[in-house]
Order: sequence, then C-alpha cells, then structure tokens
Amino acid sequence: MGSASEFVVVANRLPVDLETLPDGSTRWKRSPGGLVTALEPILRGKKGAWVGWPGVPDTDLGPIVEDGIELHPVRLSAQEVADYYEGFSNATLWPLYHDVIVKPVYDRSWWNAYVEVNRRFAEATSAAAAHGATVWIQDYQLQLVPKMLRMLRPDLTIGFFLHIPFPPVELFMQMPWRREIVEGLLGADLIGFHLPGGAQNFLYLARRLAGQQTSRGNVGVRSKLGVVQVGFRNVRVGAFPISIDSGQLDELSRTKSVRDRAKQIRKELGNPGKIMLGVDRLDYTKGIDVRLNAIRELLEEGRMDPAQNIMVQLATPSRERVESYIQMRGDIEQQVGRINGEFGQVGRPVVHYLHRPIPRQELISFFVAADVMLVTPLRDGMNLVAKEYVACRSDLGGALLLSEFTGAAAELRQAYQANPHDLDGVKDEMVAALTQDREAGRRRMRAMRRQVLAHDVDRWAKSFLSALARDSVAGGALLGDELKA
Ligand SMILES: Nc1nc2c(ncn2[C@@H]2O[C@H](COP(=O)(O)OP(=O)(O)O)[C@@H](O)[C@H]2O)c(=O)[nH]1
Ligand SMILES: O=P(O)(O)OC[C@H]1O[C@H](O[C@H]2O[C@H](CO)[C@@H](O)[C@H](O)[C@H]2O)[C@H](O)[C@@H](O)[C@@H]1O
Repeated sequence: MGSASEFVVVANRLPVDLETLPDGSTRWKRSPGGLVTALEPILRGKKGAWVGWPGVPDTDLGPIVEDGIELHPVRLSAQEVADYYEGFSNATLWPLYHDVIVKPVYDRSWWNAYVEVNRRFAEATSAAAAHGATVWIQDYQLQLVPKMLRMLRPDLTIGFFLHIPFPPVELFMQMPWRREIVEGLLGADLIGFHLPGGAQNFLYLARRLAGQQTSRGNVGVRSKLGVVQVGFRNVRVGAFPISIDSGQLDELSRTKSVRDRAKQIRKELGNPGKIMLGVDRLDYTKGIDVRLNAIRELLEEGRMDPAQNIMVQLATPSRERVESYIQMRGDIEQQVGRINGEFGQVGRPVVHYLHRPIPRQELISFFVAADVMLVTPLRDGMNLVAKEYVACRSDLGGALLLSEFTGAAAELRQAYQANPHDLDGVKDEMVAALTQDREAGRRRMRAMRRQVLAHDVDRWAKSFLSALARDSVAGGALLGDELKA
C-alpha cells in the first residue's frame, strides 16, 4: 500500500464502521444502508481505494486494507459529527431532498461545518488519487467536493452520484446556500441521478442559479445525457438507476441453509397463513408508520384476520441522535404496542418488531419466508430492499407492495403499487397482495425478476463509469445541437 490509486470512491462512510467492544478492543463492522451494499462489490472488483469516515468521532487512523479494499479514513471531531453529519446532512439536506416530510433546519454553523468537512474530504482524496485517476464521489453529504477537488487536481476525471432524490425546484430554492451547492456539483465531469426527473431538475437549476448554458432535451435512462457548459468544460448529467448484486442474492437464496432457515422462521412465527415483512433503516422517509396504520385499520374493519396474518418489521437503528429520528422511533414503537395490545394474543403478537441489524444470511431467509414484502416509503431515492426481495424469489412466490414514491417503482411496474399518502389505496393493495391468485402472482414475480436480474449493480456502475470515461468530444458534439441559454 502507499502508492496512489487509479480509481477512488469517496463517500461519507467507509464500507465498515469502527466498533469499540466492551473490553476496549475494536473491530470493523459493515456500515448500514444501500450505498455501501451497492458500491462494495464494485470496488472489490476494481482494486481501488475508498475515502470515508470510519463512523466514530475523534479517531485518527492511517490507511488500512480491510477485506481487500484500501480504506482512507477521514477524521471527524464530535462537533463535526453533530454539525456536518447529524446537522447539515441529516437535518437539513435529507428532509429537504425527501419532499420536506419533516421541516429542514437551516443553521449557518452547520453549513460552515459542511464546507470545512467537504474540504477535508477533497484534500484526503487528492492525496489518495494517482495522476489522471478516476474519482467517484457519492451522495448528498459531499456535494461541494467535486468543485474543491477540481481546483486541487485538474488532472482528475471526476464523477458524482446522488443516491437520494434530487428535489423539485420549488423545494430546492428554500436552501440558503443553493448556488454554492449547484456550483459545487458542477465541478464534476458527470453528475448521476437515479431518475431522469432529478437530472432535469438539476439542469434547470444550473441555468437559473449558476447562469450556465444547458441542453433542453429530455434526459433518458442510461441514455440521452444532458449537458451543462461550464467555461470550457462540458458537464454531463444523466439518470443511472442503481441496483443490487442480483445474481449473488439469487444464488444465496437457493441454498439449502437459507431454505431451511426460511421454513424454520415460519415455524417460529407459528406457521401463520401469511407473513408480511418490512426491512428498513428506522427512518421517517420509509413509511413504516404507513404500513402499520394500514394493518391496524384492516384489523379494525375485520378485513384482516390477526390469527392468519402477521407482520415482521426489521428496523436497523439509524441517526439515533437526530431529533426527528428519536421522535419517530417513539411513534412507531407506540403503534406496534397498540396493534399488539388490541389484536395480539399472549405469545402471539400480530407485529414482531426488532430494532437491531440482523446478519445478511438471516435477512435473506426472511425474504424467502415472507409472503408479502411491504415497501411503503413517502419518498426514497431507489430502495434496494424491494429489489433484494425480488432477487430472492426464484420460487416465483411472494408479492411486493411498493410505494409509487420510490425510485424502484419506475422499474418494478408489476408490484402492487400504492400512493403512501392514500391510506385506503395502501390498504386495498395490501389486501390484493395478501389474497393474490397464485398464477397471477407468479407472472408478476417473473416479470420483476427479469428486470432485476438483467439490471444489476455491475451494469449500473459500468453504465455510469463508461459515460464518465467517454471522449469529451462526444459531449462537444451534443453541445452544438442542444445547448441553449
Ligand atoms: N445485513 C443487514 N442488512 C440490512 C438490514 N437492514 C437493511 N439492510 C440493508 O441495507 C440496505 C438498505 O438499502 P435501501 O433499501 O436502498 O435503503 P437505505 O437504507 O436508505 O440505503 C439494503 O441492502 C438492505 O438489505 C439488516 O438488519 N441487516
Ligand atoms: O450513512 P447513514 O446515515 O447511516 O445512512 C445510510 C445510507 O442511507 C442512504 O441510502 C440511499 O442510497 C441507496 C442506494 O443508492 C438508495 O437505494 C436509498 O434510496 C437511499 O436512501 C444514503 O443516501 C447513504 O448516503 C447512506 O449511507
């Protein structure tokens, strides 16, 4: 180790978090969330480096190799974790970009910390990258890094991918530092979003806030990139829906150990008629309250039999010191208690709720065991859980209830889709999924599996990275035709 890398991923988090055990020793454990799920296999294949925060404050660590990936830890102080990560990233940007489900807080000291930490990431990346290297910056926590890095290292090819929705223009305009963010992103050569709508919102803002010329045509999925002219550079803008390692999940879900464990899970749950499953970080965007409300009302109306239908909610702890997350956890746990108090029996709750991460193999067994997967976010960039469930159902069993407001809904058209704000609609689709005809269910699952198996995470990365590598002359040719002020 020590020589600079040709390919560098930069993300707020390293793929592993440093954990201190009760005896004071430390070990690495996998970080939560879909970004890590998606990028880890890519980087392992490419033998690159990963620049990120080790998940705990005030920790000085030199570069290390963990599980075949070269990690470059970036130090954050406890105050920076509070201001940059919990504050500006997760109490300002996160709610603003997720349709202001909770009110974003605009705090000037948080913004200053965001600028300072972005600068540190840019410097750490500059030190890790070889001359002419390709750098791929990830997500909303690091939107200023592209411009900062370009100023430090004009020799680099810089990509940026946003894993969460890019908001409608009317909402983005609330942001007091809106121009700085747009200009920060424009330091990249290619800016990727999950959906064409996000790319188009960004193009509009590049014209309006940064005063740049841009293309006007529609952006396609993995095709028809938009262009922004920044001085003599062309910045391209596109839609690249992220995915999962579907082949690997498909294979794992067919193993005897997973099949046996799935049967055992059903037995441990009392072999109910139908098992509904939710798997989420405990986040207010995920609509866990929506599915619990739907279940409670169906039970109250006698449309769901508590002796036949049960739900398992696996909730990974997330951002536990941010106020809106603390409050939401209390609300969800109250809802679970209310349903079980009114409709459960001793030893037979209707909702089984775990607030802790569970091992990956166990999670796959839950996917195989569940009759209906409940994915009901109020807004979600993609939602990899929906795709994972589909990849695990080689038996063509199961049904997916999917919110229209996830990125995944654009691809998984054969799911039982519902508007999460329309509780009656959610209830109807939930009943439809629970009572589906076997053959019709198999047809839906077959079609969704075709989509997920054909569009895996490798294809996502290749489509982004090949667009990033494409000769800039192609961008120039497009400009001649399409650029307008
Ligand atoms: N091993 C494990 N993975 C989990 C657990 N909960 C969620 N995940 C994974 O975390 C990722 C969540 O990604 P996604 O649905 O896109 O939502 P995100 O949390 O907003 O990134 C998926 O790959 C899940 O399988 C858990 O308890 N254990
Ligand atoms: O790092 P945390 O604060 O613990 O949060 C975990 C990750 O959550 C978000 O994930 C998003 O990325 C997924 C993959 O593209 C996507 O499917 C999902 O819809 C998004 O919510 C966040 O964007 C990551 O930065 C976090 O690491």
